[in-house]
Amino acid sequence: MDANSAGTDVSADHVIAELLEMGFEFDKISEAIGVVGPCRADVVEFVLNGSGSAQRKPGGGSQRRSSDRSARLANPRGKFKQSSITDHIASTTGSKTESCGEEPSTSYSCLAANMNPASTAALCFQPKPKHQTLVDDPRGEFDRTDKICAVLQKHFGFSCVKSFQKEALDAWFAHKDCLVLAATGSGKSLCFQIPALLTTKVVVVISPLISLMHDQCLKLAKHGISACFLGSGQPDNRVEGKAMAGMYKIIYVCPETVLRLMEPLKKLAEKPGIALFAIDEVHCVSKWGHDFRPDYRKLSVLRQNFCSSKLKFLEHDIPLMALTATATLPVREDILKSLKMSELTVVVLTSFFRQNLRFNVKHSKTSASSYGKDFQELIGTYNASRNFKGKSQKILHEVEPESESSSYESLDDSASDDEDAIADKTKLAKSFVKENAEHELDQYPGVDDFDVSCGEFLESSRPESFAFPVQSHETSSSESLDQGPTIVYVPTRKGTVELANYLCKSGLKAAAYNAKMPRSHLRQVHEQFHSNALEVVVATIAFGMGIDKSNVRRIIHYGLPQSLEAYYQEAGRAGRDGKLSDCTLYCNFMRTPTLLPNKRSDEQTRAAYRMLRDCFHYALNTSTCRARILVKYFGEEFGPDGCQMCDVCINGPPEMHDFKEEAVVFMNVLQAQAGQAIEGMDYNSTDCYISGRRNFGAVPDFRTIVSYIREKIPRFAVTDKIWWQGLARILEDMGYIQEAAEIPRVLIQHPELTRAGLNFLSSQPDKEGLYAYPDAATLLAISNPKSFSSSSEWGRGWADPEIRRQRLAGKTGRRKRKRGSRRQPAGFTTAKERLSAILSKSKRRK
Ligand SMILES: Nc1ncnc2c1ncn2[C@@H]1O[C@H](COP(=O)(O)OP(=O)(O)OP(=O)(O)O)[C@@H](O)[C@H]1O
Ligand SMILES: [Mg+2]
Repeated sequence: MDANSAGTDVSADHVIAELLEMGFEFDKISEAIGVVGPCRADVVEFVLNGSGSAQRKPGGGSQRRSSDRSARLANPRGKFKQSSITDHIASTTGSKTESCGEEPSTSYSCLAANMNPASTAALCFQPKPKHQTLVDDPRGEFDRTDKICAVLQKHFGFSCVKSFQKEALDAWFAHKDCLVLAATGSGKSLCFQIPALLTTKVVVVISPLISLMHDQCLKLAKHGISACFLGSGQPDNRVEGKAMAGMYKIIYVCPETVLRLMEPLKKLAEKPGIALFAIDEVHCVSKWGHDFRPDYRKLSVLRQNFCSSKLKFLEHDIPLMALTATATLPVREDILKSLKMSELTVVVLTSFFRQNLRFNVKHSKTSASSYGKDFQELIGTYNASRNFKGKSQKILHEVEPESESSSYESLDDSASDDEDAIADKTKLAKSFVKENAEHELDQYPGVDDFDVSCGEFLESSRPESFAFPVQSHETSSSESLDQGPTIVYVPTRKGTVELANYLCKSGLKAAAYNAKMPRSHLRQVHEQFHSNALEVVVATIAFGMGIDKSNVRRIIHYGLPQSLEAYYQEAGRAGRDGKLSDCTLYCNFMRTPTLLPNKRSDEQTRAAYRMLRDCFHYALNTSTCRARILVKYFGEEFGPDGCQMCDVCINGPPEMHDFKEEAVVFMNVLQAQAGQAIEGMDYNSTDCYISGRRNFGAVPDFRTIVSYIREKIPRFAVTDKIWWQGLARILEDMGYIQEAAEIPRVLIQHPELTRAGLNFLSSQPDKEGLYAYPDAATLLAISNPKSFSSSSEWGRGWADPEIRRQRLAGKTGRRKRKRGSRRQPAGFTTAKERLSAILSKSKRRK
């Protein structure tokens, strides 16, 4: 027993902090100290029985006042009750067996504020009034529920584990491998942290990012759990040796380091023992996932090496626990297979649905020219709270965006640097922009890319002396923001700087974050984001996985992410406190997304296009609840009512449209091209608008087909290509057409009819219509028709002498076109004129 538990006086602060950690209420502790003085045993006695052995000591009251702050810091929740303090004293002092003696006077209860409503039901345990201890062998005679409950309460202040956490722990108790699939922010970390507290063995956690490991180690330290992380980001070279000697309860490592440390880990497995290998963010294993990390696949060595057949001193295989919030069915299969997880692996699956997230999609050009329109509301939200009077925040980077289209250059420029400094910075900025133009995207993260505190950040040629904004505003950094912070994800590094500059100039406390920025800056952004000093972080995907900040109110994607997995993972950083939060995606419906990761095989290209395509379809969707699409993507069925919060649920679907006429024409052209016969039908007798067969090349090309239709059928000349793409999506969804190319892209490139399509064509005269909801791009094309815009169409009219004459006459005019003025095909002053020329040409041909 330590001096404290023996009843020796210590400072009131210490006693308060300790008892708060045990779960006592702050008011009761304070009251007790006021009566019996700062002696833990007496305070405990007083709180439990309303009396104490010690007499009231003078000065207790003042000590109580001075200790308020530290006590709250030690346990900000400070409200928990527990049934039997003796259990906790036992565990705190390391005593093997202690009897709690009496029935508890209070019971554990679920703490609603700490529960994520999206997760599955919580299990609340009533602790049993019996002999209880935290012994080294958790599979021993004592009730495991009580042990879990006790460590949970003691270290984390929670009184219940969620049901999925219990399932994962049960699998571990049974020495089984386990795959945990649970929503972002649901509490997966506890599944592998609790085992470390139930044994003297060590838990080894494999994690993809140093920043993530670092965050978790810091948190664990706050909860009184010793942890470290290993790898190139670890500045202290003694830590590895200490970790391999079993001096930390939890060791975080990146996969690369695990592979290097195989032999020391085997020694660790012998003494003091490894309780569990946890593989966090395990979707990184899969090539089909959105964050593929090749080294994750090599982690199969864990299952192969740490089993009782290989290591004779092991009684059981060391269990693997793999965890992720974003794994589709194929990814799950890939995980089990690639990691060679046991056939008896327990799969713990919870709902992916986050009921406090409100999903929205908006059409935008997503360029600097649309910042004003798109961020007006956000700027208003933050500025309203502090009567913003047009004062801009200090810009974090005086990096002028290269883009000519930047619409905010005219805004107040608060730079006060002297000319030389500005020239230097401009030079740097240019090289920065150039550099980033080459590596525009932040690629799938590497372990060292996002280190925010310990080095190994990607080489950066730029100095770390950029000014950092935020402190100049009236609001102090410690003031909590009612609105809660916002993360804006943009696809390019350049975009992070541009948009953050714009927001700063508009008065917001914003910062850019991308993998090429100086380490010190990134560290500051992390710190200020976590301390609520920043309102908005504008980031690439580098602002990463596992960010556990409870009050993020808005996640804005300004541009399409690369997959729905990535989107859901990133959107999942909002509302971890369970409060309503917005997840808004701005997407340019008129532009086909093309951004793909750099280095990739054909197989990966195919997968990347598929993911991008799913994402684009999500954005274009106008008729299905967004939450439904998202959870369905992860294989989960959703109730019939939808979330009742997303833009689709709120606005309802658009009117259905009859696409039959155009669909029949489109499919007829495909059929004519492919020479596909409809059973029992003479092709020439069908009511076909297109006569004769045109040779489009070996595989029909979508663009050529559409141009051909528009050329042949005058009334379709005004139907925009975007509209036809919408029709193709509908026909593809209905299974009437499919992509013929080996690597399907986001938009259909080489459509071909399917059997169902052929059947539809043969039976279409009897069909009343082909009704479907137009998607968002189709609706835009309808409301804003554009005729003949492609270069091929321009070339197509060239054979016509009249058109040729007009175009040649207009050639000089075209050359004289002012920069920035709208491009018009030469020879026609208006689109209408152009269209009528084309239509008359088409008539003459007939
Ligand atoms: N049983 C519990 N009761 C109350 N709160 C809990 C419980 N378990 C975990 N939490 C809280 O939930 C929050 C999210 O936990 P955690 O970071 O482990 O989520 P996660 O599932 O790993 O999310 P991500 O997928 O984003 O990594 C934490 O703040 C944690 O304290
Ligand atoms: Mg996590």
